[in-house]
Amino acid sequence: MVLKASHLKIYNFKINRTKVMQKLEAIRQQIDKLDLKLLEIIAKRSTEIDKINKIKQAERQEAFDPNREQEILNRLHKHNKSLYNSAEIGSIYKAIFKASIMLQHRLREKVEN
Ligand SMILES: O=C(O)C(=O)C[C@]1(C(=O)O)C=C[C@@H](O)C=C1
Repeated sequence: MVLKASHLKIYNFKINRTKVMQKLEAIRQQIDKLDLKLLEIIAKRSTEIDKINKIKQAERQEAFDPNREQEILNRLHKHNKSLYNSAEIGSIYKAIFKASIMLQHRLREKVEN
């Protein structure tokens, strides 16, 4: 078989694709590791939420505290060095606050029942 320029082109294309896919896989492995670290931090945060919830429940305070949320967001925006902008960090944290409020409500139900 005669090796033509077009064959070489296809060969190079396949090699480059494989390299790109390997890079993608390596980056995804990094993300998987970071996700496990994040999950650990989220778990630690949830035990602090549990502690705060017990105090607030005893004090008959609501789970939702908008002033505290704003205070946290302001500090995070000030320190944010990531590629995510303030709005994007805000949306991540709003999801965390929402989950924290759901958690507090669920923990309160358990105590009441
Ligand atoms: O600091 C509190 O009072 C909390 O309940 C914790 C927390 C949070 O996740 O940081 C959760 C819900 C509130 O709206 C504000 C903050």
